[in-house]
Amino acid sequence: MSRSDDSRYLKGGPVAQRIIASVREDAAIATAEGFPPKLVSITVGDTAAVDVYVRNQRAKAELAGIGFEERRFAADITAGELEAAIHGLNADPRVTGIIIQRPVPVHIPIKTLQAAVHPLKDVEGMHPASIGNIVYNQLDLAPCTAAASVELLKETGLDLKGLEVVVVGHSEIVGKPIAFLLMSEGATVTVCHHMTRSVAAHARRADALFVAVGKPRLIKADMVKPGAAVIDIGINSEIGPDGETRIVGDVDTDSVKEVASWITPVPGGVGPITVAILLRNTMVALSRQRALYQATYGVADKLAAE
Ligand SMILES: NC(=O)C1=CN([C@@H]2O[C@H](COP(=O)(O)OP(=O)(O)OC[C@H]3O[C@@H](n4cnc5c(N)ncnc54)[C@H](OP(=O)(O)O)[C@@H]3O)[C@@H](O)[C@H]2O)C=CC1
Ligand SMILES: Nc1nc(=O)c2c([nH]1)NC[C@@H]1CN(c3ccc(C(=O)N[C@@H](CCC(=O)O)C(=O)O)cc3)C=[N+]21
Repeated sequence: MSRSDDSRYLKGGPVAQRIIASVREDAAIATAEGFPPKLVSITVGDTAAVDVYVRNQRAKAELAGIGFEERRFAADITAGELEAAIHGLNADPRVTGIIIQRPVPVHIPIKTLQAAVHPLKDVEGMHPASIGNIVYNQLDLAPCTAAASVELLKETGLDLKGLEVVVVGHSEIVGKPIAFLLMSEGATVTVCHHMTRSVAAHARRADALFVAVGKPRLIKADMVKPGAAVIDIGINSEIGPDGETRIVGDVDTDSVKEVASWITPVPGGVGPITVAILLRNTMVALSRQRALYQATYGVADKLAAE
């Protein structure tokens, strides 16, 4: 890719705007019908690692007409107290979505918290039941970052059927769900992690390379097949040469962009779409809650009317 060829940057902004515009329409209709969407964000302890994400969530939720409330808990809260707080939100009909921001302090088992969120309010798609749906090819509510990354790959127009895809990183929240989503789309997926003998050898075979590790410049130009699509999911803070803090991904963008046909910038790539998908998921969750409400009370309403 020549330096001037900006068209090969897979930018997240326009995709995110498209998604948010559609969410805004859905949210306006639902609100008019008496079901206003409302997202509650839970942060525990030090919030520095999620501040950017939460700030963007609030801003975009406001833009989309979705209520947004932040609940911050002290670092020394017990897992039991947090679970009780989550159960309270589960029981509150005004709350239609719950997101637990990561990381949480080490004494709190994140999986227990994730499982405490009612599956119908699990807008992150991280409850075991939600993850299970992905394995069963029910893809309308998937973990946000994974869905965002796949959405960006689709922007290339590449046919995902039979595409050789390599995913570097296999966390439950990013790498694993990406692999499942891509398998559902018909791609041939290889997943690498810290025990993989040669990440480079796998990465070089990929038509599409997804990187979600958390290590700046892990992926260099000699690890990328010429013409490949590179989706950089990493969001890492580092101090730049000017002494200022900046956000960089996991890919050495300057060198890789000379080899790849498409590359996602950081910032401005996967991040903005992640936020948009969270809001889209909030609407999917709300319609599921409405469907249950209808199934439970609709019959009684009809009988009462007769
Ligand atoms: N853009 C967005 O919206 C989001 C971005 N992120 C960013 O994505 C990155 C990854 O996040 P997350 O998945 O939560 O991180 P985790 O730390 O949970 O997972 C990192 C993964 O990378 C693997 N890994 C570590 N070192 C290597 C290596 N040298 N070679 C190959 N694989 C390696 C680990 O393998 P193992 O488990 O075997 O050690 C693990 O599977 C971070 O930079 C994070 O900030 C995260 C969420 C959203
Ligand atoms: N339960 C949970 N789910 C997550 O998905 C999750 C999390 N916890 N904890 C933190 C990480 C990080 N993350 C980001 C998502 C979007 C941007 C984002 O919007 N970035 C923009 C803006 C950057 C900026 O303003 O500087 C961009 O990349 O262009 C950033 C970071 C989600 N994460």
